[in-house]
Amino acid sequence: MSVPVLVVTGFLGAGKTTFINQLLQRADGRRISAIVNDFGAINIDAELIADAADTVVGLKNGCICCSLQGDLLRTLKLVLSQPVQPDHVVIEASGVADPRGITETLMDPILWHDIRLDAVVAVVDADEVAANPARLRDELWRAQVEAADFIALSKTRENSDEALRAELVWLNKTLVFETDGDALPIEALLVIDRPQPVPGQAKVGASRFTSIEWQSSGPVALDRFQAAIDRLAPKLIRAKGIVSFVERPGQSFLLQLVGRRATLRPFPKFEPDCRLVLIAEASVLDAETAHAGLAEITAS
Ligand SMILES: Nc1nc2c(ncn2[C@@H]2O[C@H](COP(=O)(O)OP(=O)(O)OP(=O)(O)O)[C@@H](O)[C@H]2O)c(=O)[nH]1
Repeated sequence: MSVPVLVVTGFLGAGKTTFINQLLQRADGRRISAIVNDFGAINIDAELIADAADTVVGLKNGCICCSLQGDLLRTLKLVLSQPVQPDHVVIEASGVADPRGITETLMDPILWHDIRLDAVVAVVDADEVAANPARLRDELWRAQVEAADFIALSKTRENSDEALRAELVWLNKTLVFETDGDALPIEALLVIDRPQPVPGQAKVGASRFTSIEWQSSGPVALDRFQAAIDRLAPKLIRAKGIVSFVERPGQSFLLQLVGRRATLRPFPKFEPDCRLVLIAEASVLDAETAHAGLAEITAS
């Protein structure tokens, strides 16, 4: 029996990891393995996927829709060769991925008998689209939405945009549910049969984005950290990381920044060292400027 695979796609910071955690919490005894791709060199998402997953494998420093396609195949083989096979595999694409690159990889002959693609879900950030309506015309955003069988609308409590809903209807994406409110239609997500994708379609490249990693050994000063992030934030699409502050010994914090919104929440595990991933359009922020800004956090 082939193992069904669910691909979760969506723009940077849309809420893919949050959605997968909701799915895992409702797994009802199903064994679900998760493969999580972070575009940056530091894989934070794999850590944020709840312990509820049967196995979590992180693939970092590249995108599984293009440069890491071979790694995805090898990881799938590994996941499927466990003594007890999973009932489902969930793949979290990176926010810069064109899901067509992933669905094509899943059709590779070396996996034909082992897996089958069951559904692609696109998580769409209603709040971000309301704040930035140009997103509706973004070619990557559209590639992700168009490749999806289901749309999960996130952050609808903050903002629910009629133009977005109209666009989704126009794109014929009717099975829409809201991660903020609706109960997750887990049965529909995990058992659907879908037509297999057509190989060879042109894909949107991830080279449009740049990912900047920053690490420091030991806690940093809160005011410097905030000042550096405030300065860089207008140029960022996404930032996330685990940080600790000299002012708060023994406590780590999870930074989440998506568009205009940033949150800093206590992280359940203490990690004295800090690590951060920033993602921006390559035309808006270069690595040198970003590193110079981040260096101010630890400058003496
Ligand atoms: N209010 C609200 N916040 C959400 C929702 N979904 C996600 N978030 C928040 O949005 C931020 C990003 O969520 P993630 O789940 O990490 O997004 P992601 O798509 O996995 O991010 P990348 O992998 O970096 O592209 C976090 O601060 C989440 O808590 C939602 O439905 N409502």
